[in-house]
Amino acid sequence: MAGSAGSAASSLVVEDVTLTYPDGGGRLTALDGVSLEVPGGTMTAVLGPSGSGKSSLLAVAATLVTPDRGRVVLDGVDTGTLSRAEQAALRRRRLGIVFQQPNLLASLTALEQLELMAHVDGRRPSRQVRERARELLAAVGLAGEAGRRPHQMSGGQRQRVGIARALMNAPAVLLVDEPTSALDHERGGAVLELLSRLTRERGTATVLVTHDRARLSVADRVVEMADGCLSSPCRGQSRG
Ligand SMILES: Nc1ncnc2c1ncn2[C@@H]1O[C@H](COP(=O)(O)OP(=O)(O)OP(=O)(O)O)[C@@H](O)[C@H]1O
Repeated sequence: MAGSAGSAASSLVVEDVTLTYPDGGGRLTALDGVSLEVPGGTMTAVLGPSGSGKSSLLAVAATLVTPDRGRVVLDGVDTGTLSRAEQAALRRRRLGIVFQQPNLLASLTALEQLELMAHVDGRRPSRQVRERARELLAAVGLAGEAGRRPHQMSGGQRQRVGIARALMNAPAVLLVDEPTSALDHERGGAVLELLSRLTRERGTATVLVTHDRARLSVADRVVEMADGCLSSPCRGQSRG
């Protein structure tokens, strides 16, 4: 059954995932038997040096990359049983992604950036869509900035628009990749506090990838990635 192995309480289950990339004549093992469970309403921080496999883990959890082995259960659905089109639909409806840079569209206001998510999901803009967009902008402290375009906002404000946008379709799982890398310490801290609050309020299973040990107190759990393994011994495979 999809989602056995403890997923009843966990919106995201990554189970014994191995991912390799072509590397010259051989294969490089980027993820080596990685398992992770994230219950709704909690945040797990994934810490690790450059090249340890953090982005690969996010890509697999987001169903953007298919692992060689293991499975990913998103909101109770075993994603390995879905077609690529079904995976894309699941991503649109149940997954939010916050990138290092929010990549906002230059010509759209903050409100329109959020409304666009409803277009992408094939739904017509409606009063409910606009109300939800306004409610989310208020939740991230940007009620007064709804009409601003990206160049009229600070880096921290743009990142908060990116967070609100990721929540637009009420995702069960929120994947966050180094959201503070372009922000100063104070603004970065505020963004992480905001993510922590929204995780609890919205019940998302949040995975936060970060290099920054200093601000891990926002997370409910911290796991460390090293050489493609997560806080537990590698199964002993060579990475080269
Ligand atoms: N598309 C790819 N093709 C081949 N090798 C890759 C590819 N993507 C990543 N790798 C390799 O896989 C390993 C894990 O990379 P990954 O990007 O997941 O690490 P990371 O911890 O996210 O690093 P960073 O913090 O620098 O973003 C690295 O050795 C990297 O060189």
